[in-house]
Amino acid sequence: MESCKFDEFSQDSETLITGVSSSGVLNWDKKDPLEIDPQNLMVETALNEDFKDSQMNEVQECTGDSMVCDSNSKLISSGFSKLCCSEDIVTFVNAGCEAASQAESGVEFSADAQYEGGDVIRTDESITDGGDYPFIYQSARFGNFMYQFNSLPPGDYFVELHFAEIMYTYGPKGMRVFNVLSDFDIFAVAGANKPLQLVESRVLVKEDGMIQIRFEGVHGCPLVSGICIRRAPKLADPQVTLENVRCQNCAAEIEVPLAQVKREKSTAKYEKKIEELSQQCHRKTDECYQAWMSLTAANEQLEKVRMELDNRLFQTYSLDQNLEKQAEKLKDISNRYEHDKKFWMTAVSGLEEKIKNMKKEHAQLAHDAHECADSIPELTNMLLSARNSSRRNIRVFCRCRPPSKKEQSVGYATVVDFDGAQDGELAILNGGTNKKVFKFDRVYTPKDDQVDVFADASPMATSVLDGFNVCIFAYGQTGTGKTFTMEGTEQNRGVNYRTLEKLFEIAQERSDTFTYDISVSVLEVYNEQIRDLLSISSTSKKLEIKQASEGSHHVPGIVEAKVDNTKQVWEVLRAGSNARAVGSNNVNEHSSRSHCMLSILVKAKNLINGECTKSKLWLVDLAGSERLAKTDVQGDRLKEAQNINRSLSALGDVIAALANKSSHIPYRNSKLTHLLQDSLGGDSKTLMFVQISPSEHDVGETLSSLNFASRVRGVELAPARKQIDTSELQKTKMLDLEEQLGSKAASHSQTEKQLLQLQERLKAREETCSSLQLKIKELENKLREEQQIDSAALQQVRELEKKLKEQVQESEAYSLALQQKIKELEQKLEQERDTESSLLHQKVKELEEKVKDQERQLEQRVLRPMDCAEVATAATPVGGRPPLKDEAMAEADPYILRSSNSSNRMSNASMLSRKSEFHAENRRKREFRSGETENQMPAPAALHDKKIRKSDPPKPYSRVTKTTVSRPVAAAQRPLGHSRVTREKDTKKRMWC
Ligand SMILES: Nc1ncnc2c1ncn2[C@@H]1O[C@H](COP(=O)(O)OP(=O)(O)OP(=O)(O)O)[C@@H](O)[C@H]1O
Repeated sequence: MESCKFDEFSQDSETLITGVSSSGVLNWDKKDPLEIDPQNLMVETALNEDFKDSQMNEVQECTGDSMVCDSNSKLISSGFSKLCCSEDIVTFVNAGCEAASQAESGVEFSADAQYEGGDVIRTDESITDGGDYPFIYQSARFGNFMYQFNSLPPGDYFVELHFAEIMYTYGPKGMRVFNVLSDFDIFAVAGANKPLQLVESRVLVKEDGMIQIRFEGVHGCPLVSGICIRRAPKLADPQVTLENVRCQNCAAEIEVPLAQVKREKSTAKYEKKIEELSQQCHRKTDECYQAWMSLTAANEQLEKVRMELDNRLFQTYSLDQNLEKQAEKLKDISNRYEHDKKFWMTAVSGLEEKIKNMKKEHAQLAHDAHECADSIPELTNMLLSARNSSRRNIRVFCRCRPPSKKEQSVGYATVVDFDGAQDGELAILNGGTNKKVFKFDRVYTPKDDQVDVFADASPMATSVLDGFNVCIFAYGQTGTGKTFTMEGTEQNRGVNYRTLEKLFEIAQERSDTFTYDISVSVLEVYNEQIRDLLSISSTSKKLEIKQASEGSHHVPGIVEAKVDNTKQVWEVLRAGSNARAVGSNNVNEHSSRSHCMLSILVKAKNLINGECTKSKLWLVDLAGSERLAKTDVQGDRLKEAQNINRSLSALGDVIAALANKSSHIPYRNSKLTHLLQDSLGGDSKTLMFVQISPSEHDVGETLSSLNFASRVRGVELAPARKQIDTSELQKTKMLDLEEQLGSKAASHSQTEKQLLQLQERLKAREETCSSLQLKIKELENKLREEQQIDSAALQQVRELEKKLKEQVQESEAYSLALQQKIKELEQKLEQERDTESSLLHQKVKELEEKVKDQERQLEQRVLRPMDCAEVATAATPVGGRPPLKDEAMAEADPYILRSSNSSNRMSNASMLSRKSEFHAENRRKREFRSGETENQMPAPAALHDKKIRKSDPPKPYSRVTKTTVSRPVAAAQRPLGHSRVTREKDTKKRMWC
């Protein structure tokens, strides 16, 4: 504890007292006594922490009464905020200045009270009251605590409290309120971090001389800088009108003031009304509680609906996303489809254009074909003319074999001159200079091989495939090489095999436009009998030549072996050759005496125009043509020779008839000519090989053969060789045209096929697209339905919200109206009470004085038992009035406080009792409902939590927050600020209280 002196003091200046002090004593001695104008009273204060530096901190204006101090008066300063000057005040001190205060205070300051969780009041000092004015001080911090002031003279006092600071913080340990003088809410009056001044709270000190000031629910660091207790001014004694009231116990009449009676009646009336209103309030509270519960349930339901809505929204969102993905896919597919469609449309249009062009070309080709077809008659005529000319044109090729070994060994001279062979001329030297020249279409020397021979014969194969009947035969003396030319050997194949080989070769080349069916028959004519060399039948059935309806000749029952390739041909030829040898001891002799005839039947079909042809090729190896005169033969040999000569003569006759253009051609004179009828003459082509021997020994036969051949050639040698070529050219041209047409037709059919495929693909794409469009529509419908369901749910929720809002508003309005009513009634009642109580108080005092006097008088008398009437009489003061009821009650209640602000005096004990019971009951209900103390209001976040907790019913008072009720969802999403909610709650609490 330190003391400081005032540096200066000047009443003229505004600053009356200056100095530096902290937890110390301020002395001033400038004036004695110091009269200070309260309007100018200023006190400088310094805080404890700043004392050492002697820094001036705050100057606070004093707004109290005037202050009178002597020169030795001390002013204590330690962060105190006010110096209050009044004639009734002794001093006013701050916390921590016990010594100085004690010295001047005569009031016993008890500190036996201890509140749970609070500080012990550090006032075990006993302060003697040195004057009329008690002086107390104390400082305290934290928790619940209580001041108790003892040894005060009974009477009315004003209590004045000053707080240097009210510190509090937000957060878990935050404090907001503490009670002073019962339920008074300091915080509500002062606000945060502001010095508090509680002035002129009236309090009644009774016989026990004690004032208790409770601080409850203090959280934080409030610093009580000073407490002033001073006597309250005496109230004027009002004029009292008395009225007799009968005692309910003893039926004695007691005189009581009329105002008091009226007041009691009025009080009773208002109490009843208050009771009713309280009950109504309770009912409304219960209703509100029920409404709150239903609101909570509705909130829960709302929450569920919201959750469901959220889920639905999430599902919708998921569906939306899926739909978007599907839509994107569909879009891609659609784009691709459009792209493909364009591509294919372009392709189709291109193809259509191509088809159009091709149709044009086709039409052109068809036109050309028609022209060709039209020209066919001309061509046919040309061919006919060519054929007509060919009827007279039988080609003759002459072939001379090499001299045999025998001839060479004997030394026969060669009689054949081949000097003109290149020109088809052949000369036979017939003794000396006699030389006979023959001219043929071709002359083959012994040096010419099979290939050379067939090179000239191969066009015949083409003619057969073109549909002409052809006959190739070899004529000549025995042993001149007929068989060699026609059959050949395995190593050196002859005309037969090579012609067939050529047939297949050409057929293969024409396979696109022609189909060929080739079959082979092998016959032998011996002694004017036909023998089927391919027949495997053992019985030799006699074969006859028949003429078919169309005019062609054939041998019924003959084997026609179908051949598809040269290998089969060779097998057939070998089979025929083998069969020819059967039954003959001398193969060579037999072959010389029979005609070996190979018949090849060709059935052709033109794939373009559908034309079918059936042609026949005869390859004939005739029997030897030697003259009978030369050989001296008899018997069968003679017969054989005669038959051979007859058949050869018949052949000569036919040729002669053909040469002479005879109307009758004697084909039927022999089997040979009969068989060859279709291919010899007429519209057929004939090629004759005349085989000769080079030897002088055979010169006669050679000349005979050559003469016969010359006759034949005389028929056949024609100048119209070019015409034959022309017809071939025309045919080739026509073939080319047909080939072109065929390829175009094939290309056309291919294009049409492609077009069909494209159309099918396009159709499939269109089907896919339409199915996808259907799917999109289905999904869109589904989404629309979902949205409709959601909107319906939302509408339901909104209606529910609206209903709840209306309910809450109604409840609030009704509660507010009730509260207003209660407040008005209470104010009215309090006003009346105040008026009456002051009067009564005065009267009671007077009565007490009188009672005392009477007691003193009575003590002097002899004591005797008194009945009730006497007591009443004795207690009656001068006017004979009995003691007032509220006096006794006031004495019974040591906690009666009076406040100058409210002028509230609780003189009626029953009233206080009922009120306290009412408050206690309310508190119990609140505690029961909320499970919390009134001062520990739930934080908004906690309130929000409670809203969604079913098992934790809300507090009836704190729940009436508009924000929570009217906007449950929004409140849940955006909790209010702590201070705002707290103040709202406080305001409402106060309203409810
Ligand atoms: N151009 C030739 N080159 C070589 N040898 C040949 C030629 N022509 C014939 N020969 C041979 O002469 C012989 C007689 O020939 P080949 O049998 O073919 O005569 P041919 O006229 O058929 O007799 P035949 O009337 O008796 O059947 C055979 O050995 C044959 O090989």
